[in-house]
Amino acid sequence: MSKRVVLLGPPASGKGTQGRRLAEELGLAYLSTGALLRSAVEEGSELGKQAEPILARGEYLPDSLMCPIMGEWLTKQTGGWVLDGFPRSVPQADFLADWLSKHGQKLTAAVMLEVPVDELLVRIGNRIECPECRWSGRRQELNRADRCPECGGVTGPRADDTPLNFRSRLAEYEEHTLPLVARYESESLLHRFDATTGADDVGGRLVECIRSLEAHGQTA
Ligand SMILES: Nc1ncnc2c1ncn2[C@@H]1O[C@H](COP(=O)(O)OP(=O)(O)O)[C@@H](O)[C@H]1O
Repeated sequence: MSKRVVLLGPPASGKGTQGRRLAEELGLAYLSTGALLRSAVEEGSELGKQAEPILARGEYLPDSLMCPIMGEWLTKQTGGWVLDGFPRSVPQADFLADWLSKHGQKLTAAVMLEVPVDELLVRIGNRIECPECRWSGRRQELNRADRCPECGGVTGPRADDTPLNFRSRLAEYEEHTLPLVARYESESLLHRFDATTGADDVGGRLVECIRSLEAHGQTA
């Protein structure tokens, strides 16, 4: 059965690292909406032109822009997936619920990665991304030549990973995304994870949890 998982958590809580790993281990598609938008900005596409000033301010893009992009991506999928960065607001969660119901599909789980703010700030200062393949991780994970461990590209910090931009993204998260935690909890879909214990430990627990959901027939 196909598993469909959404990841919730503040900026730098590890959604990218854990999302990619979960998708790889369980054979699912993976989408980071943030990475998709940063690629659009670098390509200078219409979407990128609209997104650039919004990303620079650390704000969320309008739901009216994000929902059609997601609809297009979801339509192309033939199996399960892990979404990192969608839904990020109640209207986006409504859109996803409607889309799934229209297509006879169900969400398997909403995963909440919990990390305290002071730890998030440390991670923001240490985070780098590869503009070629969108690998994201910590400086310590780079190979000897300081190149991307996945594709060998030249990595660097994300333009939005400044303390000021982080505060703005955190405020957006608290206002628009946190309400989804209660919503998914009330739908018995929420799984909370202490995401401070190291990437391998968090990843191991997460994969085991999502696998066990399938084993117990809770997916559709
Ligand atoms: N679903 C979404 N709705 C609105 N804006 C989004 C969405 N997904 C990504 N973005 C934009 O992309 C930015 C970067 O997202 P992301 O890479 O997930 O970083 P982080 O989780 O560290 O904030 C967000 O701050 C926001 O501006």
